[in-house]
Amino acid sequence: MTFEEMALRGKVALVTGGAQGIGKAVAEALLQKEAKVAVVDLNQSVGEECKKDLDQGFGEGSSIFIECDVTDGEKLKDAFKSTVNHFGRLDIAVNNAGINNEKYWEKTIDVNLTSVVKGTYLALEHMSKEHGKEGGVIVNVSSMAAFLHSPHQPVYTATKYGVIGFTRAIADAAAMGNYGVRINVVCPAFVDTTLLQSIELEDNMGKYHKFKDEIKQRMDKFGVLDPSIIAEGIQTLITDESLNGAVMKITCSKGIHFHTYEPLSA
Ligand SMILES: NC(=O)C1=CN([C@@H]2O[C@H](COP(=O)(O)OP(=O)(O)OC[C@H]3O[C@@H](n4cnc5c(N)ncnc54)[C@H](O)[C@@H]3O)[C@@H](O)[C@H]2O)C=CC1
Ligand SMILES: CC/C=C\C[C@H](O)/C=C/C=C\C=C\C=C\C(=O)[C@@H](O)C/C=C\CCC(=O)O
Repeated sequence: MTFEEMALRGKVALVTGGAQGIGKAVAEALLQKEAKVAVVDLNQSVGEECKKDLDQGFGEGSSIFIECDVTDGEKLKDAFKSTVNHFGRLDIAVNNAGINNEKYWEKTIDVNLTSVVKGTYLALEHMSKEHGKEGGVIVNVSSMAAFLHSPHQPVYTATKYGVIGFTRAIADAAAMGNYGVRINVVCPAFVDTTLLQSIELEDNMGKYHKFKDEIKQRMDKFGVLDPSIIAEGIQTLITDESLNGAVMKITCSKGIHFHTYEPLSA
């Protein structure tokens, strides 16, 4: 049995946006290592299909699907409670749910940033030693848009910058406060999921829709990743106990690697 299999066997994870794309790949990777997974997602039909797939692949008792809009604070709180009530504990939270919408950009901030903060704080309530719990790991999902900003996605870019800043800061707070919880962030480049198709839609891109060919040129230039490599990176962020406040980048050119920051000058 590998270290990762030992580290994950019997652990309970909650994955937001877990019904498809990167989130579903994360759920499958964790289930492969005999963890238990709560898939939290807005999309009921896709979520129920996902649950059928996971049942077929990993057995009916290994996962649950919870229909939940992460921007609804009470629903998200209930999703965490239902997970703990069902599986008896929570060890891992992956705040993955995200959208790309520059037309209704307030929604993008709500899903991509505000809900990541909410999900982090809710996870801490169920995992942190400050709440009498046993510890755990949180992974928040940012993007390479935070390193190569997209003129066609200004608000999306802002949310992904914000996820990195929040995660690095709360990770330091967790260490200083001896929460027993490690908190890391992953920044994928382009990944072959439904999200990428949003560039074709004026309803998503708004006034930036005219730039869609430029985005496609970037995808051609930088390549498009398979969701499975993002799941591999997130699994590392979960199991490597030396990682807290880590900023993982995943690109076609360099694969899984980490961003390093200049040490704070006096
Ligand atoms: N696809 C890409 O190129 C990249 C994606 N990302 C990030 O990865 C994360 C996952 O995105 P993908 O898997 O690519 O997209 P996706 O669109 O395939 O999956 C996102 C999932 O999140 C769910 N979701 C959306 N809004 C929600 C809400 N309010 N409440 C609950 N669930 C909600 C959707 O129903 C969907 O199942 C996002 O945070 C995205 O910004 C980061 C870098 C690259
Ligand atoms: C419509 C698509 C919406 C979201 C997809 C995703 O979140 C957005 C990604 C935006 C930019 C991706 C940039 C990818 C860059 C690379 O792959 C690198 O190899 C090269 C570029 C810069 C490296 C800079 C650095 O590493 O600091």
